[in-house]
Amino acid sequence: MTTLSWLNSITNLVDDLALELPSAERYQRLLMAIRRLVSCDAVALLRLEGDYLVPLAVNGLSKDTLGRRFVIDDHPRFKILLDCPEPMRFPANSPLPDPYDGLIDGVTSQQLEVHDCMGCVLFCHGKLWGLLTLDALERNSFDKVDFNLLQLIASLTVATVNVGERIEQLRSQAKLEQERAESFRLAITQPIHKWIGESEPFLKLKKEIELVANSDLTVLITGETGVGKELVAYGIHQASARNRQPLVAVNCAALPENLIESELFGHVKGAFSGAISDRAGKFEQANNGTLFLDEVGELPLAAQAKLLRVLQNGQLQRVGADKELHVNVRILAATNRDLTNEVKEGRFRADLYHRLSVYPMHIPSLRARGNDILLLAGYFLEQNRSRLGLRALRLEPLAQAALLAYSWPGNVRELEHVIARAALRLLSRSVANKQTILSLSKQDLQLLDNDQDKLEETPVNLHSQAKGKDLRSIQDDFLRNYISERLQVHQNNLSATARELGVNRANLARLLKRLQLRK
Ligand SMILES: Nc1ncnc2c1ncn2[C@@H]1O[C@H](COP(=O)(O)OP(=O)(O)OP(=O)(O)O)[C@@H](O)[C@H]1O
Repeated sequence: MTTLSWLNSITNLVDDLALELPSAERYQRLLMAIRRLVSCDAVALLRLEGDYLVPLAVNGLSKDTLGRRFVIDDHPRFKILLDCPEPMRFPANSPLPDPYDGLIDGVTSQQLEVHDCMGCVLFCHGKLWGLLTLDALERNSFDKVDFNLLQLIASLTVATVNVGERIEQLRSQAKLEQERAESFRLAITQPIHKWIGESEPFLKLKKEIELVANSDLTVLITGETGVGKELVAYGIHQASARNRQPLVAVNCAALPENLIESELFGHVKGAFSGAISDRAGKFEQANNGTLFLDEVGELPLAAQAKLLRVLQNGQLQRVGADKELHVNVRILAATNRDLTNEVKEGRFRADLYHRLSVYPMHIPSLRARGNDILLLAGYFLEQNRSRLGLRALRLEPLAQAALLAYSWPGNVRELEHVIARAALRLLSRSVANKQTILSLSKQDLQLLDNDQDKLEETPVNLHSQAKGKDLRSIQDDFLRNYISERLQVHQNNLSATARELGVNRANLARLLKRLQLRK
């Protein structure tokens, strides 16, 4: 590199410090500049959070790396770097596994292992903040790197982090002031921050949670099975002013019909055979806190009537008692049923439905969250890698594509299970060795309805599906399938999909609504 281009790169970096950029872009520009200064295959910026390292930005590493949480005790190289006050390089023959083995972007499976690796610890305001790591697949790549240059890069990284964090701090301060003015209390708590997902619908959901958390509104959380309804209920409670009070969860589907009333409202001694002492119900246990009624759509009609009475006036009676008790409980309820349909069919009381859905919150399905699928996959891969004591666990490119193309009827829970099963399957193969880099193939995932299967649908099958339907329904079925597939390919970007289909965005949005692909 000539001195002039070297100076140019450094000047660009310093210029960036003065710009007001979103943190993700700021860090990405920093990493790109570092790759221009030091020839390598991957750079990563990781922040220390307790006993693990969280990648804030990566360049040259697979996208799922951003969803990984590297437990320091599992990664001796990270441990050594964190303990070393100066930049350091690992010897080429170091037996220690590299945390990024198999994660370098765009390389063939024969050359997955990182061969040259260096890094430096970052201190912000005198406190250990995290790490900057540089990796190369070629041995001896860093032979000519001057450690003074690495020290300079570390200082510029710290300056970038300081500026980024300061700007974020000022931004959230401004937001706080604004929200205070609107008489909202900022309801951000740790757990919500730790949820994995960056897609637009997921970020929108997190915002909605922050907004609704500090009201005392009853929230009806809806969404397909496994989307994270329970997680959201916990998130709302955590972010609410009641978070020091109990959160009591009841799974309405698991309650035996004859015990529902006593479980929810409690009983007095002798109220029925088996009531050997006075017992408080879930409502009383949740007093001043939150009661989460999971699978509320499964409650039988008799129990719905009793629940409605308590929701109307906060007064309840233990089974067998004659005096009334008053409770102050915030209600969150969840269901994967379409309750409006349940009401229509007479299985759910309309008045209870209206009481529960004061604030309806719909959780988007996993297939509507685009690249979040890969981030979550990375998160679960790292969990499994650590649990199974593996050196490295990665996804082959075709496996990544298959994950993105799959429809995920069981959503996040299904993804969690698919990755856990695939990791076990791979490990149990006789060739698999814990110390090699294990790559999950598309076949390991054993997804049921991937795109290939859809493509293999024969016209005969399509004919038989169409039999007995009118022309309009057949057309709609076709459009629904085709447009969902194109939306998935464009990661739910409406404008890009509309462009490809040659219609305008508003017309496509209307069509999606008519086909019930969007609300
Ligand atoms: N964004 C996320 N980040 C990390 N883990 C998640 C996320 N969303 C969901 N999960 C995990 O996915 C699993 C399913 O979530 P959860 O139990 O909340 O779904 P649910 O909608 O309540 O399911 P069901 O309808 O079956 O009751 C849980 O293990 C949860 O921790």
